[in-house]
Amino acid sequence: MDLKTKNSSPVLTEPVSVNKSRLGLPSKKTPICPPSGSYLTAHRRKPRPGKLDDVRHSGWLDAMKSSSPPRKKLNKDFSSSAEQDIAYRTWMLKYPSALTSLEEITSRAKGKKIALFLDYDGTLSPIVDNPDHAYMTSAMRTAVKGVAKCFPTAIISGRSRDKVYEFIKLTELYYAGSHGMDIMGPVRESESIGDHPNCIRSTDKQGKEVNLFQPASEFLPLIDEVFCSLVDNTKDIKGAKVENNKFCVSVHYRLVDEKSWFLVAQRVHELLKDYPRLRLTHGRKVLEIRPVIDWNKGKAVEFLLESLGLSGTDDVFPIYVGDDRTDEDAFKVLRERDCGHGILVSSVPKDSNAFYSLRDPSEQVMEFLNSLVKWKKSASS
Ligand SMILES: O=P(O)(O)OC[C@H]1O[C@H](O[C@H]2O[C@H](CO)[C@@H](O)[C@H](O)[C@H]2O)[C@H](O)[C@@H](O)[C@@H]1O
Repeated sequence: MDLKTKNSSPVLTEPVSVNKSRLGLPSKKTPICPPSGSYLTAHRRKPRPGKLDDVRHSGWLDAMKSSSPPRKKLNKDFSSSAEQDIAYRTWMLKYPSALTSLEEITSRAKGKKIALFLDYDGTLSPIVDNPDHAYMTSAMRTAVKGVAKCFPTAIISGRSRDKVYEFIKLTELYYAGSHGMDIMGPVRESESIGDHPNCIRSTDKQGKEVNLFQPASEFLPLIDEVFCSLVDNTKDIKGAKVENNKFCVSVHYRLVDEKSWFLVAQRVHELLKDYPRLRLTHGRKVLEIRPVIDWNKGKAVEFLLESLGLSGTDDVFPIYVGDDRTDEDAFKVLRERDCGHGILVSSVPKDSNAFYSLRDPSEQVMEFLNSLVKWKKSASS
């Protein structure tokens, strides 16, 4: 990936009909907002305009319904648990377990430098109702610390970089927040990375010099404005939560009664009409609003590989472990580069660009990380 030239900037040319007042300066109408990173939950009903047809026709409602469905719903064609099991096993023929395939994986990685990329929610911590309570276990923290001692390891999360660090609290890792739009990586002298217009030299929490890459920095005021508006627009929807992830905003509907999901969709849909430079992606019971820039978790992997001096060589073996649709961009990059492997964390069959699978974070992801450490230690002893 060439990051030297301005042409490589991930910020796309602005659409023709952009309202200039929306391009960066907070509007005067911006509602008073709670502190960045906070949530607001309220139970007041306030009818607002918005067309149900809009969200139906755009496919939003269908996407919301199929997002992170409970096992029995996803597998509605398979009534008994035995049938569900067969469906999962059949699916695993295409996406074999990374645990039982460990020998295959490590023999491909032999003689190469492994770089590990880990998603957070649903990968290192189980999915829970309250996003503020998505803690990882201390056993998982020990496992992550273990792999980070053996291989360069980075977290790539949809959360803000600060927040994901608060959950993990390990200084041995590199962190990319906001779906890769906020990367704190190692300093590499005289390479293309340092010359990039969106890359600045900074220091981390330990005072170590780092490169801070924020390709969507110009969107910061806009994202803050949208966050405040969404907090206000959804405060009457019981269970809705709006999360400020710095360069993107999450609107959670996991705790919203399914009958009111269309309301969440309507409010977000209506708001986005005024913001042509923002777009929507779907996550696990969450609508995510992010800048229209050519950047995602896949690009973040490429950027980090380059920062680590591991790009463009045949002797690198990246492994990316993730559970979400946003992780598919990273799986795709590895597949297209024919280098390393993506591992999908899922307890239900779903299509993916990953090569392997793991059933859950708490047992299988942790076991996989521990097995990699064991292999590395035995290979180098
Ligand atoms: O890229 P990730 O690290 O996987 O982050 C993606 C989103 O994760 C969080 O939401 C998800 O997990 C929550 C806690 O288990 C769950 O309550 C929610 O329904 C899930 O969507 C996080 O809160 C979002 O901001 C991230 O974008």
